[in-house]
Amino acid sequence: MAEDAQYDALISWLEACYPNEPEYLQAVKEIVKDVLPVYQVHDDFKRYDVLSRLCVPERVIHFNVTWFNDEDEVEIHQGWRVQHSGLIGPYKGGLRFHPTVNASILKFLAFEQTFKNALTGLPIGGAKGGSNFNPKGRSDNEIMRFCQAFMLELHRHIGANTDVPAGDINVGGREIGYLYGAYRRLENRFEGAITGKELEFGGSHVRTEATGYGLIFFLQCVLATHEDTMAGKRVVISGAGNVALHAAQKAIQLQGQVLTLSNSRGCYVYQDGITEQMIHWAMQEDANHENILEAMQQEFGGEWHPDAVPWNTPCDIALPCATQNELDAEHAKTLLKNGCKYVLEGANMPCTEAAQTVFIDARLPYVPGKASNAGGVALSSLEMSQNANFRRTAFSTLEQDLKDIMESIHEQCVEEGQDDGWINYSRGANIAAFRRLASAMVSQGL
Ligand SMILES: NC(=O)C1=CN([C@@H]2O[C@H](COP(=O)(O)OP(=O)(O)OC[C@H]3O[C@@H](n4cnc5c(N)ncnc54)[C@H](OP(=O)(O)O)[C@@H]3O)[C@@H](O)[C@H]2O)C=CC1
Ligand SMILES: O=C(O)CCC(=O)C(=O)O
Repeated sequence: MAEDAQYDALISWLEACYPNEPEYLQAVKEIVKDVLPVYQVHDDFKRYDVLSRLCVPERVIHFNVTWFNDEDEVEIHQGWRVQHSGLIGPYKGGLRFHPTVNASILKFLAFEQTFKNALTGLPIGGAKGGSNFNPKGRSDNEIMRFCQAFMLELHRHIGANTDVPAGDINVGGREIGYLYGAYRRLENRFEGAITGKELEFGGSHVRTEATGYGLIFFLQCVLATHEDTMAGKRVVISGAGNVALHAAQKAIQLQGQVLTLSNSRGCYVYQDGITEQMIHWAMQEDANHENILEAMQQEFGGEWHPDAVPWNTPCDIALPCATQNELDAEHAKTLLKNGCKYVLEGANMPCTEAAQTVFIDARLPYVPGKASNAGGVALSSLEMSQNANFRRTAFSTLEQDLKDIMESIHEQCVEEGQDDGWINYSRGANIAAFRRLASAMVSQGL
């Protein structure tokens, strides 16, 4: 009862402050409901009001990005950096360039990132940023000029020990290169102020692969806990970007049968099981095709379904790896009806609140992104360490580090998520991260 009243008071306060930020409120509600019982029994947490304070970002930076397009016209976009929490390390999290980007989406991402980063056990705070700029269909010169204009504003707020951005949707190696080049010239310093860089200028082995590979390493832990294996499992994956393709690659290497990929235009289904060679082809060819999945269908056969999603394809394992709220309650019910046994999020908050409820009510092993996709940011943190020491670590060492970190996150979820013989991974992840953040907040005073 006390918990209900506290929940209502906190959420009403946030709804009144931020009435137009549904994604942010969704992410906050999901965590608050799980951590309230822990908060309630710690007098020091209550005295320092750690829960309310952890819900709101420390700082939201909002700026205009103005630049010339190829037609010599001025374009104006919005740019943001949400520095949610610097409690346990420099602010850390990706940059997203997508027309849907707004304050609500970046605030939810920065909030989730704070909890995710705490789970890694590494010294990184939480942040996220980006712009409503749509890079699709732009020339290379336009992308470069946009990145330079974006960094002209952002550079004063970031730095190797302050805030370290990285990539996210539509921000890959090319964009990171342009952003880093602009940062270096504006600051006259070569330092690890951005991660996801190319190997030649301070990047790390395994960073490109880390989110997708880490997801599959986490999946291996979940399977082992349920006395199960990857061999022959039918896997459906959404997305066809960095996370989806690397998850598919590792799943195939471990004898999984990957049946789908998707993008904002539809779903590609290949019932015989997508091969590693097909994934390699998609990675190489992506920049040369307007729609890489339609091109894949033309190259290798299979089916292309415009406007479709992967969740109607019968499977054992579902890995949503595209974007937030892409899998709703109806999709969740269809997955269950068709025999899906495991759901692990590669994207950030891809399952709606109602879809999560369907999985949790069915006591399915359902793993939230903040646990299962933490491999990317973990490798970014290892890139920061390498930059700080002007050293480079070998691929094999870093891949083993990634496995160890994912295993450690899995253990934390299992320890905190016990629920009458079932593991509530979501609650486990939320509580484990909350304990770390709340203790740091108390220790650092008001
Ligand atoms: N990159 C990383 O290291 C990490 C990424 N993540 C999360 O993983 C997810 C994917 O990121 P990433 O792979 O890096 O991004 P990419 O830009 O490489 O790929 C994104 C993929 O998702 C698809 N997509 C984007 N928006 C939608 C939509 N509204 N509906 C359907 N499909 C969509 C894109 O299709 P299209 O090309 O048609 O737009 C594309 O195939 C995001 O949620 C991101 O926050 C989480 C942890 C780390
Ligand atoms: O590597 C990073 O710093 C950020 C990765 C990211 O954006 C995420 O985990 O969602």
